[in-house]
Amino acid sequence: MGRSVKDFDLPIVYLIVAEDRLTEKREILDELAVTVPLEDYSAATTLNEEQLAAYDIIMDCINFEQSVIFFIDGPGGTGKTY
Ligand SMILES: Nc1ncnc2c1ncn2[C@@H]1O[C@H](COP(=O)(O)OP(=O)(O)OP(=O)(O)O)[C@@H](O)[C@H]1O
Repeated sequence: MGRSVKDFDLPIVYLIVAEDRLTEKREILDELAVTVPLEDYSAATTLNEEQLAAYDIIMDCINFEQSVIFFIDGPGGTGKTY
């Protein structure tokens, strides 16, 4: 009892957060801070039929702010990660 976090030799973390985002979880803030490579924005145009079907469903949920968990299953090398 009575010890401060400053008593430990921890790195100082500075995080500038917009006021309307103060209540968001750190994991969400970390994801929002990721810089998306330009080519990733056009990657949707290269998806095959099955990937596009999954992509459209996922993007609809994102755009309509629905909380959904997706489980994508398939044999190795069939393009799940792509
Ligand atoms: N639509 C696509 N256009 C071009 N290349 C693709 C496409 N989909 C997948 N690929 C390529 O096919 C290969 C396998 O894809 P990916 O790694 O996404 O498969 P995976 O199902 O995630 O594999 P694993 O289950 O083994 O991790 C990768 O080299 C990927 O770049």
